[in-house]
Amino acid sequence: MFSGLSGSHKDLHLSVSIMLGASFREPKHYAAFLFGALALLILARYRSRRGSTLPLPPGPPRLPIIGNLHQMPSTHLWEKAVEWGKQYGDLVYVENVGIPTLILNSFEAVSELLVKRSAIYSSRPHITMFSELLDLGWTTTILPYGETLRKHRTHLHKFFQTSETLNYLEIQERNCYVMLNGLLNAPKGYAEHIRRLPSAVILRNVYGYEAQGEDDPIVHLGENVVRTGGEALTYLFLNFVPWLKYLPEGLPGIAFPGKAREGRQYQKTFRATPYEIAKRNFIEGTGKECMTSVLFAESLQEDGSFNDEQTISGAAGTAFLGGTDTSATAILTFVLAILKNPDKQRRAQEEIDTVIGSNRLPNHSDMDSLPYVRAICTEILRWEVILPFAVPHLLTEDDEYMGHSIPAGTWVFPNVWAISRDPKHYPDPLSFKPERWIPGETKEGVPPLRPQEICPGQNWAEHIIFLAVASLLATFNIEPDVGPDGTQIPPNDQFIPSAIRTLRASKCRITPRSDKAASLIRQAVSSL
Ligand code: HEM
Repeated sequence: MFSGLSGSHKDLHLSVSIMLGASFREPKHYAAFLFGALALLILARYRSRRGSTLPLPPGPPRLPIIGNLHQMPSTHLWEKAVEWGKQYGDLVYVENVGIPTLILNSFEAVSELLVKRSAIYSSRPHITMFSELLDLGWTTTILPYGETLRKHRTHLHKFFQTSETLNYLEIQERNCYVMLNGLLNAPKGYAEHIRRLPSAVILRNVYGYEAQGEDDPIVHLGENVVRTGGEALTYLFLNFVPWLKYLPEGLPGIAFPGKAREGRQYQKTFRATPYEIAKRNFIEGTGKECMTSVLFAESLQEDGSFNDEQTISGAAGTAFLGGTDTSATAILTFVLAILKNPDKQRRAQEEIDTVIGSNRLPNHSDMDSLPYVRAICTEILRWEVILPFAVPHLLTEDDEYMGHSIPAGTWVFPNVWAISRDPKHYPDPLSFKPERWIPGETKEGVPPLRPQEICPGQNWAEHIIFLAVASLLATFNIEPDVGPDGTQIPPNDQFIPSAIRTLRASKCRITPRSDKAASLIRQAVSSL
């Protein structure tokens, strides 16, 4: 979920140099530094007071007070953790100004600690920028273990894990036709058409809101919250040097206070706007059935007020924030995978032509009869992991594992990036190989694991990714573009390393496979 444990280079440099006392020119600054350092030392000592006699897990050597802060890369920490893993193993322990942090580099460690011992590993750390400065502490992903989180999870499970709920699938199909039609009319803007799909479906599923065309104001608002929330998560040094959060806007070289103000405004408007529309529609009896309308009906009191509105609006808002960028990135990754592996497109199209023919568009009922297309969908999520560090967990009680003690209060990062590229489970891990998921196709057999098992939106996401991928394969050919010199333009494979890795468009050609395919799309859209 993080692009590193530190923020932008400028801000990181500032925080480290402040801690090292390197940039103080006035006595009062030194006094502030000494005071801060003393407090941190006490904090570090307090945190290291552990009951267990076992050693901490291995990790790079730490400096006094700052621990490993100076070794934290400003981005791609998951890759650094793989490097550390070669020296220290599956568990890598680092400390940042007294905050114990454990990175889990293997599936076995994640299954044992985060799954089997979930009772003590399921809380979330408080992240200053996210929860306080952006005021995003209401999102499910950051809630500490407890009653509110339990309610959020119940709401999300009900509306996102059971595929039959509220005709979700029909809403996905309708919006998929809109995406295909957009590609027909303006293929160069393919990334925009793909991005619109999960956003429009979630807004309809959650708030009963029908997104307007390609340029919907609520979709844009939500995208801004995802962007600022994702960026803000890289300002973790605010956790390590808490008093920095009080710095005002406008100081040279310090970007975060301005970003925080901007992001706070986005999230406030985003949380309120679609929610209030849904509530008004419910009260007036004009709304469409959706997640919030069902929850309003369940929580309506005799005096006309609603019970527990914070939980309803929190879970609803999180569904959009957690489900849009992730699902859109998965579909954009599919386009990239096909641009790099044209043989996979051919095989999948053959499967679709044999099973479905060319007289109709694919739909969800084809999921079981298109194993190769489904294998492509699974492989996309493994090949280019979307949340490389997942969402950080917080250990709430002292624990021991493999001869090491892990103190309560440790932040735990599952390194999904490393796990998905572990050759022990995924031979030739850098290759895009849907075949690995099909029984009997590889000599090693199907890997025992599937990525993304622990997300409440997994079932919903699997459905929308399948529908988009199968529909794109059935109706379009995706090919690299050719430059003026006649050579193929390489696709853009540079993911933006934020909390959720995202991908911009490649220069490519997306053309209808036939006139019939184009007319199927036009017919489907005209019947909406
Ligand atoms: C391709 C799409 C998606 C990917 C790759 C993905 C990935 C993940 C991952 C890795 C986690 C962290 C699990 C953990 O370590 O605790 C997570 C959590 C979460 N995801 Fe997703 N997700 C996707 C789609 C969705 C959708 C559609 C929703 C909408 C409901 C959603 C909502 C959430 C929430 C609320 C959490 C936090 C769960 C909790 O704390 O109980 N995600 N997701």
